[in-house]
Amino acid sequence: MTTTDEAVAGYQMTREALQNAAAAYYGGGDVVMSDEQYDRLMADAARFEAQHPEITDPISTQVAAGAGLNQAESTLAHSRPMLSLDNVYSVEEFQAWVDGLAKRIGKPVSDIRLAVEPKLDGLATAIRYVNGRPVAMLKRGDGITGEDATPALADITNLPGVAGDSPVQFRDASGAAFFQFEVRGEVVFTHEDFQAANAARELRGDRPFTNPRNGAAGAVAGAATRDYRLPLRFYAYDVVGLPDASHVDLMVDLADAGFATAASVTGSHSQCDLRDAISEIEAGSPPPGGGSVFTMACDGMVIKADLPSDRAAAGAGPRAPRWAIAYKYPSQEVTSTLLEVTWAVGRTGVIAPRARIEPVECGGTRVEYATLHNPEDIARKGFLIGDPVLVRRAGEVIPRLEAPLVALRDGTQTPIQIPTVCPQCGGPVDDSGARLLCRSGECGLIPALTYAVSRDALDIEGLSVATITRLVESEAFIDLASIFEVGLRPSILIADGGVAPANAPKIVAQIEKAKDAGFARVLTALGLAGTGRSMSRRMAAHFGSMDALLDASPGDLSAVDGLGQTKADSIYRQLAKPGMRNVIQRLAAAGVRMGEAVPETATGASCSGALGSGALDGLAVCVTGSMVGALAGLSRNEVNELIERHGGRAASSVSKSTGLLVAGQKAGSKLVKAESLGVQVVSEDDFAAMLAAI
Ligand SMILES: NC(=O)c1ccc[n+]([C@@H]2O[C@H](COP(=O)([O-])OP(=O)(O)OC[C@H]3O[C@@H](n4cnc5c(N)ncnc54)[C@H](O)[C@@H]3O)[C@@H](O)[C@H]2O)c1
Ligand SMILES: [Zn+2]
Repeated sequence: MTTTDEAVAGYQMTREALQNAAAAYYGGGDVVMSDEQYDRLMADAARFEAQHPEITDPISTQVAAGAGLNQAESTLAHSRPMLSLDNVYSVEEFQAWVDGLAKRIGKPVSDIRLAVEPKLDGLATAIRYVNGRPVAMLKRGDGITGEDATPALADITNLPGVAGDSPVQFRDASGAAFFQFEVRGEVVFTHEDFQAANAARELRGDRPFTNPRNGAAGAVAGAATRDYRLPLRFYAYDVVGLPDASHVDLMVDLADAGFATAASVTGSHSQCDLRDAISEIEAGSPPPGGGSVFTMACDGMVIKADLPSDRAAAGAGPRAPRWAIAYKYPSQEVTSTLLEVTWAVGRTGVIAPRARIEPVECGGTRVEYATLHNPEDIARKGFLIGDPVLVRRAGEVIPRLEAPLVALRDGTQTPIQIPTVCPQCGGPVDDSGARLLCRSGECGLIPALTYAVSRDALDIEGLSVATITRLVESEAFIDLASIFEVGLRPSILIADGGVAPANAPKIVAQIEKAKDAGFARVLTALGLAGTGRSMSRRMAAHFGSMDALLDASPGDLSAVDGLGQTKADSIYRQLAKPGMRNVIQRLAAAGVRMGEAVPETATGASCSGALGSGALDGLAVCVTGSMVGALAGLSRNEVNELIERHGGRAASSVSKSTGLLVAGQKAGSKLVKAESLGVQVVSEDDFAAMLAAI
């Protein structure tokens, strides 16, 4: 092959790679490369195309370059071309762009009015209004023709003029009304909605979205075939069909008409001091007025000529207008290779994975390690050792492994080994929750005792983690029973500086009181793997005493509501261990009562009368949000106890089998999930009233 042939072949490969990446990017599929890689490849293509004018369909000048139109979708012609934006990445590049703009318009830079707003990272769409009501939605497509995305209108939660609202109308200076127009903007997931959307997807067995941007594209693409709704929002940044006005005025009119606007996110939309805005971006902080309002992904700022006359004078190229520019944040997303996953035991007994990756620059620093959330995440996203991976830093110090780039696998990848024993002490691993825990041996003792004395278990005030740590280190506390053996002797507590002398009597009194905490709480404090507070309560209620529990066969155990045979077997084995028997014997000898489930009094006055009634018989009840009304002051565990005393089952998550969701203040994803599943939802006060009424 000649050099030219090689160059042409290289260009063809670049084009193909860009096309594949763009198809995934705009279609909401799996991300195949980082934005930076994409932009680099695009720059290569643009260079080649500049030297080869015989290329009639240059990819670098295409809107949504490389994506083309998805033939599978029906299309509609745009009312006015829907373009992309040109990018700059530095103050110098931005300055050069402003100078060029001034030259085109024929005005000095200082006379050009500019508007600045955040660049929302979602999916560009145009929403058509007829008679003041949204009737159609289009994606950008090739800029001239757009894909019809109307089914996704039903997912957008913040559009004005929908059924039930009054129609949207605009008036010009003479008072003439406009009911027909097209609003353009970005469809996004806020960070919170994104979590809720992924929860809803997992519930239905659909794969969670990789990130909010990709999710917004995926949610829009899948709206027609999905039989449940996802919470999208629309932020406007342009409107077609209204009389010309300055950009800032149009944004104000849109906001007045009830649209969320890109500008309203910053709360600052005109005449911003660009240098301030840009230096804040450089410093990595949110743009002017941004602050904590930044509830959604934002990948830079957009700077636009404000006056319609200036915009007309600047004109547009085939791909992007010349009167606007995107000032993009330095890339916080890079690709690397997953080399190894190591597991470390934290002070709380959590065994957490950490990923070692091929060193790479990300957001200005060299990155060698990344966090992986938990083993469930590893399985859900399907990471393998040797995988090309997307690494993302979004505000946090240590970047996160975002997703494996499945398409780039070469067959050498191997599974990640999830530890079955504690990497520090070799003890058993508790994998009953989302995170792996070591509760045994040296590394488990401090968390195990901290859990045992917590408010939901023995409720011993004064034994903080720090105090427990000192008492474990001085070997005063060697297991749960020793709390009641040496804890009642102030001299031992004080020895070696474990407890301040002034605090010792109070702690002794608390430990004395805990002897009467009741069988269920003692069982909770034992921390059997696979049991939590509510299972301990159920077991206590079922067997009535520790003696009866210790006599139970695996079959007897499996008769407890919610205990499958596997868990029953595991609990049986744990209870049969000599170490466990020894602790239980010593607890009894120290005067800890485990005779029978002591009925506990309800803390909530309005509900205490209903003790033991079966109002919630068999109903799975989940509680979410904070209790600020009739149940204020009750811990989540106390609310769960209340549920169980009324014959219900306290559930920690919402599923199809949930009977009731009690939604407190700031209820979030569980509420969304319950609503999407048609689970009955009651307020905290209504729930309290429900129980009190029986
Ligand atoms: N990783 C990949 O595989 C891959 C593939 C294709 C594209 N990309 C990325 O996408 C970029 C190109 O995408 P693009 O054409 O959508 O351009 P873009 O996202 O860089 O910028 C243009 C878009 O910004 C949006 N926008 C957000 N806020 C706005 C505001 N306030 N005012 C006006 N517009 C606003 C609009 O939707 C507009 O279309 C590439 O540079 C690359 O970084 C990545
Ligand atoms: Zn351990």
